[in-house]
Amino acid sequence: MKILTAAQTRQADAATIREQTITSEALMERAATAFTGWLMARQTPAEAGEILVFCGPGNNGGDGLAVARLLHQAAYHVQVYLLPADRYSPDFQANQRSLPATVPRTTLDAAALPTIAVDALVIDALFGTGLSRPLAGVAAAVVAHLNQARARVVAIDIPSGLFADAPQPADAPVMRARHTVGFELPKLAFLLPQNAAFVGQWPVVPIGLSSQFLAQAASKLYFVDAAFLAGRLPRRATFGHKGTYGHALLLAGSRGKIGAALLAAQACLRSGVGLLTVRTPACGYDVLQTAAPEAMALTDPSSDYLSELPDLKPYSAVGIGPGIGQAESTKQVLTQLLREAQVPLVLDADALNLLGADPGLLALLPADSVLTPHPREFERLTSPARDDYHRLELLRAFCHAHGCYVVLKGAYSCLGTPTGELYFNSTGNPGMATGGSGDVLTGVLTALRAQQLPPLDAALLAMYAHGRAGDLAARNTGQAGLVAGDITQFLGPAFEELTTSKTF
Ligand SMILES: NC(=O)C1=CN([C@@H]2O[C@H](COP(=O)(O)OP(=O)(O)OC[C@H]3O[C@@H](n4cnc5c(N)ncnc54)[C@H](O)[C@@H]3O)[C@@H](O)[C@H]2O)[C@H](O)CC1
Ligand SMILES: [K+]
Repeated sequence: MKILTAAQTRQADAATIREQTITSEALMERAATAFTGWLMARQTPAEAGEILVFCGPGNNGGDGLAVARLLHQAAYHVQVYLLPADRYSPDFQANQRSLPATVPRTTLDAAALPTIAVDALVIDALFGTGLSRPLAGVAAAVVAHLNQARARVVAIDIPSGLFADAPQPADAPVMRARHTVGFELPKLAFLLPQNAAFVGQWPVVPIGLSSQFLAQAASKLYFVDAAFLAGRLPRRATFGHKGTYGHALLLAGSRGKIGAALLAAQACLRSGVGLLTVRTPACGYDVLQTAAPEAMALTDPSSDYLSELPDLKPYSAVGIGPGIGQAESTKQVLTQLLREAQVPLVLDADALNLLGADPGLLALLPADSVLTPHPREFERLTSPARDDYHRLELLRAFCHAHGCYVVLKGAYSCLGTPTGELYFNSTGNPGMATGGSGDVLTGVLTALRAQQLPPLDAALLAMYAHGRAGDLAARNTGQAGLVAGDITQFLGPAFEELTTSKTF
């Protein structure tokens, strides 16, 4: 699904009201109903205890007032706190009039802020996507007060003080929500590590925004879920044979890091490739032949690291990087590969570090290569990022300049493309932050590129299936107990889901 800016969200709002011939108040009622439904499914009136709804002067505050009414009608104990303002939005005013007189309401005063019980449930409806500058005055004082109280905060649409699609100054006051219930679509701010402490968990609830508007909205930002990938993974052909599914070459491993080669190889084999050859230094031969008998082993003349590029003719894609180290002769292998390869390339780990250390090498990178750095490796390829938003700008610029695809790894891994799109992955869990997880991704990607999938589809599917397999594996192992090889065990079911979710 698309990710919209705050300005586009306002347009979506207006288009919905126009097309569905409803009032803005009715749309607000839908939003408040969706939020309340989410909350009531998780907290009974007894569990919720005292619910304190903090409302700002705009439509986010209007949502808060409507939520307060709906919760009150459902027998929850609600108190409303209002931010003083010169002007309140029309829908705020309408919902203020609709709030039963029996719901206590207080206008906030920075000099006498209410005491917040530790078990209080706070609903943050101070500011939403209309935020135009950092919080100051009473709003800032209220946010600081609530953050200090460590109350359970559930934010409506977005934590107050957080911009939906741009960074705020480092010292700007922002509500620290435990949950953020977003309307209709995820926001860019939810996907960036620097905002995690404010956003908390972020369910998204539908509010029936115009599907026509969402379909035509010009956005280069996407959140990749299973529905988004429907139809991208080709079904295997009844009369297919191993030649149909490509021959991948993995250049991986060095003494002490043959495990990286093995992990990439096993993942490649579990991602549908027809044939796999693995080039490791000679010290990897026995281990590879024993632990991955389905792969062909092609050992390098050097015992400890890669020193010679094999003939590339038999292969339909090449993956290089896992565990290779940065020996000078390994750098020569990479250089020759970049010069000679006529087939798709996947670059990871030390291949990226070698690339980052020599601008001359980067200039050789063939178009449509797929790179899979984590943020530190990425910054070695480009320059240090000021913040997560700046890193995305660097990502766009890098992909454009080099005509390549980059999977920036992490929670919500982000794929950048030469044409400026950014695709955020929806699968995966913190258990996958473990050695070898990246080697598995390289294996998956190399397998998909070897099967002739275009770079965009290969990268989207690899990112998603890798994360999904990690999620399935964590059901068995838990997050702390997850190791990279567990991800590989579940690649099959992850790909199967993507094939069967395809519609007729
Ligand atoms: N778009 C939707 O899908 C729907 C959104 N709803 C909710 O409406 C808010 C957005 O409401 P809006 O009135 O545009 O803005 P806010 O409530 O966030 O802000 C109000 C108002 O305050 C002024 N302002 C901005 N920044 C500051 C500041 N730092 N200090 C003081 N005042 C500030 C500015 O004039 C704003 O306009 C969205 O998040 C949803 O919660 C609808 O209810 C349903 C559909
Ligand atoms: K809010």
